[in-house]
Amino acid sequence: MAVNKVNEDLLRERARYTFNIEELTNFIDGGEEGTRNRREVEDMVIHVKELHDEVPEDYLSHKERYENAVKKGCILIDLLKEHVLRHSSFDAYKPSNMYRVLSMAKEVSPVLLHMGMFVPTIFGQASAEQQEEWLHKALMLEIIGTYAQTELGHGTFLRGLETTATYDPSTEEFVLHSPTLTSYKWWPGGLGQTANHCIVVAQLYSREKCYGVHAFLVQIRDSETHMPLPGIKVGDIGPKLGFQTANNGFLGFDHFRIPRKNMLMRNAQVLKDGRYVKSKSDKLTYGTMMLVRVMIVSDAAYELSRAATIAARYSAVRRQSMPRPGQPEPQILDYVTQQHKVFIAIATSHALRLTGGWLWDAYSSLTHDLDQGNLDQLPELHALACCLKAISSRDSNSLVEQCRMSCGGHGYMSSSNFPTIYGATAATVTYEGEYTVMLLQTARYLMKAWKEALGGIVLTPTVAYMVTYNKAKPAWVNTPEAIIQGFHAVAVGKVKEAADGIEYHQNSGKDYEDAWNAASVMLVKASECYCRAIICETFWKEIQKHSRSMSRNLAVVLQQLSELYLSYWVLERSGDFFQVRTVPLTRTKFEFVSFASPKCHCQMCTGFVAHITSVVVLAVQVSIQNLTLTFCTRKRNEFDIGSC
Ligand SMILES: CC/C=C\C/C=C\C/C=C\C/C=C\CCCCC(=O)SCCNC(=O)CCNC(=O)[C@H](O)C(C)(C)COP(=O)(O)OP(=O)(O)OC[C@H]1O[C@@H](n2cnc3c(N)ncnc32)[C@H](O)[C@@H]1OP(=O)(O)O
Ligand SMILES: Cc1cc2nc3c(=O)[nH]c(=O)nc-3n(C[C@H](O)[C@H](O)[C@H](O)COP(=O)(O)OP(=O)(O)OC[C@H]3O[C@@H](n4cnc5c(N)ncnc54)[C@H](O)[C@@H]3O)c2cc1C
Repeated sequence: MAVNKVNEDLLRERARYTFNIEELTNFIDGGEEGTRNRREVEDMVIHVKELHDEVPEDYLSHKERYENAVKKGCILIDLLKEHVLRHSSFDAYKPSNMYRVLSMAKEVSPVLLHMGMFVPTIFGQASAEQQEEWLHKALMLEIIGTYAQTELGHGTFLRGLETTATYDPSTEEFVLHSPTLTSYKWWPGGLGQTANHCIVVAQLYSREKCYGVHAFLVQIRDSETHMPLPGIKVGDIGPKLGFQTANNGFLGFDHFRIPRKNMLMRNAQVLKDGRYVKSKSDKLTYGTMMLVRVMIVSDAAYELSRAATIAARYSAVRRQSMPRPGQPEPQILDYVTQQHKVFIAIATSHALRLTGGWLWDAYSSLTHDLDQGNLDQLPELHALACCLKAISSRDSNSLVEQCRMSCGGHGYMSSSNFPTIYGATAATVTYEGEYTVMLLQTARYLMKAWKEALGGIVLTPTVAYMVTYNKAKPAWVNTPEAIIQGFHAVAVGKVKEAADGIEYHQNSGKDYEDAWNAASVMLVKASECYCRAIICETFWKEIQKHSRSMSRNLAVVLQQLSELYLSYWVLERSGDFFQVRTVPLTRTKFEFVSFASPKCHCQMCTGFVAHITSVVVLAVQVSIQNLTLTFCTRKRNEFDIGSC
């Protein structure tokens, strides 16, 4: 049988790298132990022949595809359990581990929601007694759950959910009911045929009063027969853009009774006589969503890294066209346009991975604070989780598509794996908080921060620069730090512009809600810019921090990737940077002038075009009034500057 020979172009490219691959691998895995863990699990998985498909999944029926996914899910979970039991250090709930193992089956697993939301909800919202009863069963998959919150009529607006849970003190039970068609749970993964339990988010009623949405653990199928229990209507919602084996389903209750003890009572409680005991914050019910949003940042990075690897390899082996007659067709990797498509995907996968790790650490610190009853960091972390989940998933999904397109027709084949990766990342832009809604949540936080900044109040770390923005003494030298300062200035400018927009509409007679809506496009933009500044700054600082303990050759390459990322986004947002205007050097004050405002007298740039070569060079010469600012990173390669 012909032995698979590695492509010579690929071998030559691999022989050219200037840094230690194992060192980079350890860096990506979070250290040598992370690489050892990952390889051990991969080695376990790669040799399981049942995980390799004889027939492409696309040629299977929906039923065969689902059964295939269940089989693979069971194999992977058994391997995960075996590894977790053997290596207590392998934390299944670190952003990388759980999802990595399940995604080795290529198609999304019907037990993804069990691992990704059902178990974490028990961790985060069940009382100690309830954890005692359910956690081990869930971890060992003796019960299989999902997270049933979204309804046919409401996904974003949680306070509008219609499913009710009414307490009956005479029997010490909650009666779950779906009063309307729109109240049917719709979307929960695994609900179609897989889960026999679920977390149900419902409006809690006791003594005729509604206390808002709370979480309940509900058995919906018989543990022996797996048939729906009486009073339960459940099934599959049908075909989707992707995620075909996630087994998303619907669920309706007809006056279905559960014991009082099935209300998750870590935060709020209902006593036997029906008295309601309030939680420290009713937003703690939303805790699982914050965890998953934090995880999505790292997993969006992971999916993008897969796509970038496929595109980079293909670009090395694909030869096409003949720019010079009689010469061999060049590798498409040598086309600058190809580099422009693929290199930003590589850089972004590193940027999002490092930002995801930073966010995970912030989340871990918050959960420790919450256990101590300290909720101070909750608002900022909610704002961070919202915008980073939105931007990371959107960037990942659009760059996955860009990687696909960079591979021409072969990128359109299912065998390229791009369709599966695209389907997974496209879902993350919507689920766990829809893109726009998440950015508007962050904007809510930014508007508060802006008001405090104007009052000179010291702000939380990620918005502290808003207070000092007009006292900044930017060292306008050619460094990435200057670009990061520029992103801060752009973010402050957009926040100010949105706040001014709300004020303008209120002054013109609108109430706050209408003024907010009228300014909402600017509010989304302000959140995007705030989030981009965080990713740029975190990526750069993480690289600087880790560079000190890595070999110089690797540090140089990672530094170049972070410079590429910074420069790419300055180019992408050059209009916003042009709006950043300075006043004479004496005050070095940033003042953001909106093009929309009549007073804008920012002079247009006198010369600016740079195209990205293998390692980016950016020269943005913006001459404003009597000061010329030059943003320029280190020159790495020839570049041409035109004038616009
Ligand atoms: C490619 C990767 C592949 C796989 C992914 C990998 C890993 C993930 C692993 C497992 C999961 C796998 C698949 C996931 C499947 C998806 C599952 C779901 O989609 S579950 C359903 C998700 N649904 C949502 O996210 C709903 C979104 N809506 C909301 O969160 C809320 O309705 C809202 C938009 C925040 C508004 O809520 P509300 O109206 O109550 O609040 P207000 O806007 O009025 O604000 C009030 C006040 O509360 C604060 N707040 C709101 N939410 C939170 C929170 N979560 N935490 C803390 N604080 C919160 C808000 O800031 C306001 O504060 P204030 O301004 O008043 O101080
Ligand atoms: C693949 C997949 C898996 C899922 N898995 C689960 C699951 O396991 N469990 C679960 O409970 N849910 C799940 N969901 C549901 C998901 O959480 C919701 O789809 C998501 O929260 C968006 O809600 P929606 O679908 O009602 O959209 P809507 O909220 O109706 O959004 C529709 C449009 O309205 C806009 N909009 C809504 N509100 C506002 C506002 N206040 N301001 C401005 N614009 C607004 C949105 O920006 C969007 O453009 C899943 C969804 C998908 C796609």
